[in-house]
Amino acid sequence: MAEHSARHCCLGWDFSTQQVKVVAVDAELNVFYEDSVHFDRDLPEFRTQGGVHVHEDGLTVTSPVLMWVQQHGSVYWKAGANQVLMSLTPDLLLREQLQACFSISDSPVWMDSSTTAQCRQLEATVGGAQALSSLTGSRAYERFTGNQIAKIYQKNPEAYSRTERISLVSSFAASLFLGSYSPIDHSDGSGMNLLQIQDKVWSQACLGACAPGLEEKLGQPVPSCSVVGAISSYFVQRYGFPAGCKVVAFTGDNPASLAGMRLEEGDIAVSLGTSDTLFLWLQEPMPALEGHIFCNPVDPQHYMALLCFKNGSLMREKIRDESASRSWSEFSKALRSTELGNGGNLGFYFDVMEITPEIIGRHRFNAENHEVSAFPWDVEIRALIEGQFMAKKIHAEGLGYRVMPKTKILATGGASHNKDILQVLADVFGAPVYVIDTANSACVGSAYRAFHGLAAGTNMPFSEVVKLAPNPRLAATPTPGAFQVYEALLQRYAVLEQRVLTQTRRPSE
Ligand SMILES: Nc1ncnc2c1ncn2[C@@H]1O[C@H](COP(=O)(O)OP(=O)(O)O)[C@@H](O)[C@H]1O
Ligand SMILES: O=C(CO)[C@@H](O)[C@H](O)COP(=O)(O)O
Repeated sequence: MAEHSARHCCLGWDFSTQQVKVVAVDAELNVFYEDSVHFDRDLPEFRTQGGVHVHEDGLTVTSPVLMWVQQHGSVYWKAGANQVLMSLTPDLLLREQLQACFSISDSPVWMDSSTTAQCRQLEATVGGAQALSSLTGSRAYERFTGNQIAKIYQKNPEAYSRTERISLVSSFAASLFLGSYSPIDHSDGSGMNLLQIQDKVWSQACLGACAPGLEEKLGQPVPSCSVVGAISSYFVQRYGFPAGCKVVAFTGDNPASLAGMRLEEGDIAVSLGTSDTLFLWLQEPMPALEGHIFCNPVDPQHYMALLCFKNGSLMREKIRDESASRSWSEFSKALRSTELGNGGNLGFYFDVMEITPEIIGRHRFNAENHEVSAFPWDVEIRALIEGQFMAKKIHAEGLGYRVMPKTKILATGGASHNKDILQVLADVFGAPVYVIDTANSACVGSAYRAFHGLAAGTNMPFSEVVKLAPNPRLAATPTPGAFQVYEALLQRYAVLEQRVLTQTRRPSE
């Protein structure tokens, strides 16, 4: 570290599901340091699996707030906590000093799907699912913070009334660095079912439908490139941060990844982390009943579209463990030795209730569309990966997205290290796949956003700030003939998805 100590840099942080990651980016936009703390491995005392605790109902999913954490989780600060944050002593760990600062110790995270009742209430209050989507960018989603807050208020009104501030994980993490409450930024704030994405103010109707006195507990949202203040003296005295170091508003992992991949209009980004997400840059928002529209994190006039798939890397790991002796190289071998289109076999693998679409369970179909109970091990692996990417293409097209001759797919996240998985992505989408040098695009994007925030007073556009950044590298091109194979298979997948959806609908629906 000594040789880096005098280097002017921005740090980008990613508080994700399974770990906290950091990168340091210098003024020439080179990443010169990366590190991470993996919750299961490095903090075993919290006894998490994949970074979370799944409760007995199978729907409630939380993380210990003292450990933590990542986007679409919420943090409930107890009355008096800001005072504690402002007077932290550098002699003690944050964990020791913040123990008594939270009114809820197990914070709901993005994997939680236990707030269906609150979702229906919110939609009913504002005139239906499409009305809510037009206002906030999304119909009601279980993991979105407004619905999570409504559940906490209904189930635990005392804890709610003891709460003086509610943060997202992003603004919570910024608050730690700031030494006082940091505001929520417009882009991550769009994932709450509470923010009017056009006017960028809280919706009074939505706030009122979720819980009383909520506006005061949330504070006013700010543009994503705002400098929210100077670093807390705690980090200066304990960890040697320079006193002049500024904190730029933290945002969600997907908006940060959009910045890290320097997405351009027409491109499509696919993040293969704990969750799989897909996002696009949009000029005109067209909120619908599926997917989300967020305020754009680097251009306040524009938007981004986002789809989130819950059964991402953890599902791939399960099938790897069951069918490929816990080895990614065996897993890859299966992808290389099976044919494109998998002989017509296809499958749906949703061990936890999926978000897009709302299906649970494993469902396998042979070439005659008959449901079968098992596939040979290598067919199973190809069915999983082809199915995951076919779902992404079909649902992206549902948002109005079309692959154009110039389309690039930008892949990121842990599984983007696997070139055989990227080959299937290129084949299913019929477009070339590019990667950036680090799979940590959310971290890198956060550091780029910090440079943008520092330059914001000069009105410099984000594209100008990051023009020196390294270009993405080509990782896979579509195999000749892939288009014809998947054209037919995609149609079958869409029909079978509808069939499974109808057969497995939740009883309450
Ligand atoms: N070679 C590989 N092939 C497929 N998946 C991989 C490979 N290496 C890592 N992964 C997956 O990457 C995941 C972590 O991705 P990451 O983007 O770091 O997640 P998060 O940011 O949500 O913590 C792991 O759960 C693992 O399944
Ligand atoms: O909820 C969403 C997006 O809406 C997820 O993308 C989470 O933000 C999880 O992030 P990772 O841990 O997979 O990076």
